[in-house]
Amino acid sequence: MEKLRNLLIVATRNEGKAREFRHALEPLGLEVRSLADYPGLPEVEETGSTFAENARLKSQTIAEALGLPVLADDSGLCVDALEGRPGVYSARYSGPGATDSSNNAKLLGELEKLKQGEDTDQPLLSPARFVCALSLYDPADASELTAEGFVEGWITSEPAGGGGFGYDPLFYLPEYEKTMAELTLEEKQAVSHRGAALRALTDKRAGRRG
Ligand SMILES: O=c1[nH]c(=O)c2ncn([C@@H]3O[C@H](COP(=O)(O)OP(=O)(O)OP(=O)(O)O)[C@@H](O)[C@H]3O)c2[nH]1
Ligand SMILES: [Mg+2]
Repeated sequence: MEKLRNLLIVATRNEGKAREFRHALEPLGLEVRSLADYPGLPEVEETGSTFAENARLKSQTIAEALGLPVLADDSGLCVDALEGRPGVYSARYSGPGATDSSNNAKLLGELEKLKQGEDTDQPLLSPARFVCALSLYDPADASELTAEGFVEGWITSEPAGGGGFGYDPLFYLPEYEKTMAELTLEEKQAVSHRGAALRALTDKRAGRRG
């Protein structure tokens, strides 16, 4: 029983997210498992129009399949010059079979199209924000705990850094003078949308327990 109490299942197939959840939650005594540890579970279609809806679709579907509480993360990048795109489509921005590198290439291509004709070497192309919605669903009483976090930055035409995942090499943080991919896991957790959402969720959970 003790083992089950300390287990947290995160409904993600994204190894970059799983690594960040492990880094944040293992020091709190939680053993984090991802969908890589549960092969054969249903593929969840992300049909929601908001991050929060998609997070709930993932947490509830997997929690009901396993009969255990499950945490899910739906997140993405919203770029001002692209009117908030790719948003909830961040993982599949460059179409079927999208990879981090094809998504990054598409993002830079779209932003460079907008800049055509402008005579500037300015690498910072547009303000942008990362958003993360978390949903912790408990099938025992059909309850959901939610939290959101975000971080503001700029899309740069000069990718840098080998850490993180996704769009991190293109996401420039002026206060650090670095991209998100140049931060350590520790630093990313302190500044990121996922770190902020996790802190908000942990606070809410502590409040609910009284
Ligand atoms: O540079 C990044 N640093 C981040 O910290 C980050 N967080 C989210 N993203 C992007 O947004 C998509 C999420 O889509 P998403 O929430 O559907 O996740 P996913 O499909 O990758 O895995 P899953 O959790 O659904 O299984 C991801 O694939 C990435 O492209 C990030 N990019
Ligand atoms: Mg997804």
